[in-house]
Amino acid sequence: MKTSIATVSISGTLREKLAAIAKAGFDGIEIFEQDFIADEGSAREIGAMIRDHGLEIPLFQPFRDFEGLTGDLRRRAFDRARYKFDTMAELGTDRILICSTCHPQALGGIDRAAADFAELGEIARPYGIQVGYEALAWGRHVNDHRDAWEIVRRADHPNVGVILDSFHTLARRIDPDTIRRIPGDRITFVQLADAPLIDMDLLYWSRHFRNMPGEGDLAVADFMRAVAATGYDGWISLEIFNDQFRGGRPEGLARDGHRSLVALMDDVRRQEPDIAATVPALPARVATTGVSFVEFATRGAEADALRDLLRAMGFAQVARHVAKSVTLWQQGDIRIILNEETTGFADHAWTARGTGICDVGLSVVRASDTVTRAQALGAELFHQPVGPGEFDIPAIRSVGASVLHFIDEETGLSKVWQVEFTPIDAPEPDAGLTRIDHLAETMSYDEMLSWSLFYTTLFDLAPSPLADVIDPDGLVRSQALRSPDGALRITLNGAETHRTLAGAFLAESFGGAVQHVAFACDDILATARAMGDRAFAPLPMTENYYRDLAARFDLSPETLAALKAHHILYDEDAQGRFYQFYARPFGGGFFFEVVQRVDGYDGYGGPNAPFRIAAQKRLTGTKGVPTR
Ligand SMILES: O=C(O)c1ccc(O)c(O)c1
Ligand SMILES: [Mg+2]
Repeated sequence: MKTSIATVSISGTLREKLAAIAKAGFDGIEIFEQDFIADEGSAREIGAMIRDHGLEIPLFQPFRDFEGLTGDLRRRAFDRARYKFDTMAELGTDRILICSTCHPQALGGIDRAAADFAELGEIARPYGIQVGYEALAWGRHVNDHRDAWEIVRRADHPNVGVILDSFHTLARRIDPDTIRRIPGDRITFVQLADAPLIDMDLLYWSRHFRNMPGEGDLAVADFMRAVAATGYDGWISLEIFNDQFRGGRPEGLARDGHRSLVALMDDVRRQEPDIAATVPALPARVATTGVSFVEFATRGAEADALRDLLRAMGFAQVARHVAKSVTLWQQGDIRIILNEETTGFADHAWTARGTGICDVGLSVVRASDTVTRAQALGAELFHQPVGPGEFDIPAIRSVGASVLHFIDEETGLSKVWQVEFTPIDAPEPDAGLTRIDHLAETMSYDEMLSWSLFYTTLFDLAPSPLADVIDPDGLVRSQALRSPDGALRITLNGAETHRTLAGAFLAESFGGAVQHVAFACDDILATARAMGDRAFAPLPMTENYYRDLAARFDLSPETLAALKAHHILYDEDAQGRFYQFYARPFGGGFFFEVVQRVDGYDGYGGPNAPFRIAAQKRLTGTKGVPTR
């Protein structure tokens, strides 16, 4: 398998794109005509520059409005083709994509098109060029890969094949299994793109909303399985037209693109074990059994405030690190580490962003497999010097400048708490918090697809559809990622402006981070009471909220009164019921939440989010960030 990416897929000048594409690990690029025309170099110089980056040019594209013309128009189309073939020889590429015609004067007819391609194949032959025919979803006469293949079949020329593009097939809801009828050696090239399911004009959808495989809703894996089943073992290339990506960072986009291809081909290999394509074997998507710990970088008065809050929520400081200024707080299965070191990663994190979560530990079956898969997906390993007797726990750099550690039982990493920590306070009766229900991360909306791809390619996490959260000052998009058993849940919140609560946090946290942690409990009233006894101050909700609850749901007056007394929010759906309350935000806008799920409720209290946000803003000022 060789991987490539169309130059249109990422931002920047041609030179910037090349550097980013090469660094991400691609083998080649599809060169888009516009990029080539816009560059000041000659075709020969550009070709040399691309090869200097260690990249091949498997495709030149697009050549438009070729087939079905007559008279002068037809003659000119062939002249244009000869000119392109000459240019391609200088660039050093031997494959061209011809997309199905949209020309108003083009005539239909499969045999007419086949005759045009047979003639073009003869012209291409002495150049050693392969011509590939792609059905655009909006082509005038040909808009289905089955028709494109029939034309190629009838053209019956060794220099003419068919090009398959997942967007054109899947956007028209054509069954990808129809590809299995095409002989693999007649497929010239394969382009991949995903897209969110939106009901809109096909051309507009394609030119503005494509995204990386796995970032959208199309069945790209089924498409690629069908392609691989034909015996095709040629190039696999990303062709992504996306407005957001045009303004993104070339390096991040190229890395995400490569990551999406590696994960996709791994899925294909697992589902179609007999394919000809050579796909590197990697460990499967990692099954997580939950959050082992969250680590705060903190210092001084902020650390004192955080300790007070943790105590009020029923946590006890159970152990101290043998060598570092690091303490372990625990309640139920929840571990919170406060790192007050003045050197190393936590120190950097604190200096840059103040008190916040700089590191998350996930419980996995085998930490080494997790790291192997992460590296294959282009993640960077994270290392810090370890002291004598300390564990070297495998870790990678995660999204938002944070770190992910992997803890397993199998290689004994979960013993770290006994080995590296000395017990201190005997735990007191707690407040009934049992485990971390979810981590909520905030990032810029532009980064949201990238974060989601990071998690869903590495871990066995399924994304929910995007939901809108209405902040009084703008929109926040929210997506939940959930492991099959719900043991790990991460919600991603993409902020579009800095005036939303999430956006203000983003401005403070430089690039996004965990903004809140939700703890689970089994009896929220008992937990609220136990915290009340410890002088915990919940986020106050309004009288209006509880009047509305009474109207919306069939709750007894006693239940309503209890919810109101403890500022507990409520939601229910067809599956079950949901209770939640919040602590007041601190530091740069970070907060804790407490939830109770009853009878299979699987959401996050989405309908309550606007009221929670309004309450937080009332408390802390319009910016949503309390002053330090
Ligand atoms: O949007 C287009 O015109 C266009 C051009 C070339 C392609 O390969 C394609 O998939 C779309
Ligand atoms: Mg295409």
